[in-house]
Amino acid sequence: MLVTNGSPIMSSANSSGNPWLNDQEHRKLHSHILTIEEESGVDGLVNALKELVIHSTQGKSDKDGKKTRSFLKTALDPTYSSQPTGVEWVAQSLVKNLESIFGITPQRTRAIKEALSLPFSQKRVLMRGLVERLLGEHTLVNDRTNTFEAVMLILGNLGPDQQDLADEVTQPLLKLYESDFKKPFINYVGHNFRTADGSFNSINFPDVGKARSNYVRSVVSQAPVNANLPPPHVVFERLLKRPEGQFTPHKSGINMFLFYLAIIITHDIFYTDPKDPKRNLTTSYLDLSSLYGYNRKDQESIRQMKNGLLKNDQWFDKRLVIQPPGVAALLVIFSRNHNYVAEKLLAINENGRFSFGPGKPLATEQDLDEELFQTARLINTGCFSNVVVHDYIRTILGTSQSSDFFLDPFKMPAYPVYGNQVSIEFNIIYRWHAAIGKQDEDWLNTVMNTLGPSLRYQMGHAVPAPAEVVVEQRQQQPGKPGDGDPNGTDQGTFDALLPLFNEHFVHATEEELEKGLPVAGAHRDVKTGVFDNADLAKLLRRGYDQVASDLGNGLATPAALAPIEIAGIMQARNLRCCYFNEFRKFLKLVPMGTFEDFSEKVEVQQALKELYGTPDKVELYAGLMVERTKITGLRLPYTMGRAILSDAVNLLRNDRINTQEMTPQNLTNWGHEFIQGEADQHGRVFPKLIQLHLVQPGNLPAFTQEELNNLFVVPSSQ
Ligand code: HEM
Ligand SMILES: [Ca+2]
Repeated sequence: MLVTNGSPIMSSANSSGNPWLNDQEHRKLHSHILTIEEESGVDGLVNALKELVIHSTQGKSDKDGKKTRSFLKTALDPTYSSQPTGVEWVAQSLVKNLESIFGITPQRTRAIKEALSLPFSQKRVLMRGLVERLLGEHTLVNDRTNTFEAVMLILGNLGPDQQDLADEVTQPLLKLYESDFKKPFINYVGHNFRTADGSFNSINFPDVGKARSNYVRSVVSQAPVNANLPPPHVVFERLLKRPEGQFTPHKSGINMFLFYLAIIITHDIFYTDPKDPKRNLTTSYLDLSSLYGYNRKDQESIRQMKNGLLKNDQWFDKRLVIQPPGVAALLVIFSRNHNYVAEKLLAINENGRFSFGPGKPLATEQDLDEELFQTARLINTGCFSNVVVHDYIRTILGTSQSSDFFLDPFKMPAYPVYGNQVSIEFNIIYRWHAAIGKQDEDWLNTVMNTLGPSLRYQMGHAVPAPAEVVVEQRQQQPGKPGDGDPNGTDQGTFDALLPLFNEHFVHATEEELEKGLPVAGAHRDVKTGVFDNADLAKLLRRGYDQVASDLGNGLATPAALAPIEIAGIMQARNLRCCYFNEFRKFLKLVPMGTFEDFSEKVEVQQALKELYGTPDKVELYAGLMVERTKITGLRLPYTMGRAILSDAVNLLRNDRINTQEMTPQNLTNWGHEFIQGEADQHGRVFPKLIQLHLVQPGNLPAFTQEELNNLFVVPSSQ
């Protein structure tokens, strides 16, 4: 409906984002035109036009710019074009000032002269065309005003001596039409779902971000080699190790629950191949890959292969079994969410799209399973990304989970041409072992002491020097593109550990183990394989109630992690990572000039001096861990805190599936609405997931509403 109250441009749908004005606003703006004319005459209008040009070209929109734009929008309205006010002034001003507005070229000067010699009615139409084009960059064009056609008519009737004017008006149009379609093309029909191994996220560069790819290098080291690097165990002892009996609680009261989520995120994007430290066995996208696995074979091992369902409370990655058990409990929420979503999709069966048989959209029951599985997976990863944006990043920044402000990586339209692949630097930046809370440190000590050498072997696997790395040539059997390694991910070392782990920490029966991976402190129903909800809630509460450690300044990493940290230091050296100051310069941060700049702990400053001699020789790994911390939010060491945000934003925005495929058509209306989160929770979906999937005895919620509002801060600090 384009005509309301005799005003053809207007629409009353302004509140829904339609940039055109409603009738009342329109009248207000018309009087605004008159005011501008009255107050500042032609000069005011010309200035307004100049502003418009500046705003259209620079994309700024301050208050004045908005006023100008609205005012010019009004100028486009033919309702007023019969009046000698407003439009007429604008027309004359625009044409007269083409020169100063658009800059001068000889052709343009001729064009302006030609324009000025046109009859006024034609000048006005041309003006409208120009204004529409300028506005069109930011607002929608109302094609029913027929401006375009009118301009074409005028141009068509111009004589050969007015060719400059015609060119001046039409050439930019060609550019406009051409740029309607962004190149390279990134969205091909039929690539709506994630592949099992993460490939084809970028169709043009299908291997980017695929499981089993090498890490990317962000910074090439150009500095002279430090030929006197200290032995890695000395680096750990002198700079990283938390002294026995010492614990500094996190100054913002951040709890371990936040770090359980961080561990799920790091396992999602980092899985260094124990046989080759250059290689990452997981996908570089935030796609819940520790839940779904890293290739088709992994994925099928945890699927029921019926109705899109996962095996109850199951996930793929066994690395999570030896983490604090709250981590697995958290991942189980997403496992449950997958099945909840798959069941919901089938029950709603929007437009019959999940029906199979003759004449139905799907041919067989297997097709139904696949379609439901992939759609549910898409929705589940959408929920995960909601949690990362609304709960996780907000905590990192220190903005409340219960506020409407959040750094939305999707606010600006993303155009992910290249996909994303994580870097070795990002891997190191994300080793937040210093944050481990007291209770989890105790747990870690017990696990290390009990599992002893076998675990130590697994954790601190010897990292071979680059020359020794044998690049494994797995046989690539023909499979579907995107299915990945046909042999599945080898987690044999964990299989070997599991019996001992179970015996000491879980005490699950054979029947329970047959149903799925063990979680210390939780038991599965032997018939259904479903964990006891109260057990899971208890494990999450252990994270919620447990304050994390301060993470900066060095000397904060639990001693039990020594073999893991030493392996990390060696990995960074062998992969030729840049020096710490080089990394800071890459991020446009001032390099550290003195050792006092690094850490506030005097003994760390002294140790740095003794181990490295000069700040420029400090290696990336050590430098990141010993730095002073930011003063709000997660209080990460400065460089880490800066880098983590670039990495997180890149991770989310360079994911085609996250940015282009999260549509109602792909997810169904219900699924699309689900991942938007709850309006009364400021768009968060996490509280709802906890409420839905962790119902406690007596139908009570696992966390109260108040707790849900601030999940990542220990209650005593709130
Ligand atoms: C009690 C808690 C934790 C335990 C027991 C633990 C254990 C481990 C182990 C065993 C490894 C070495 C894996 C291997 O060599 O294959 C590792 C690596 C790593 N950890 Fe932790 N971790 C804990 C907490 C965290 C936290 C809070 C973070 C950060 C959010 C984190 C980030 C990493 C990263 C990025 C790696 C390197 C992963 C790779 O390259 O494969 N960890 N951790
Ligand atoms: Ca992943």
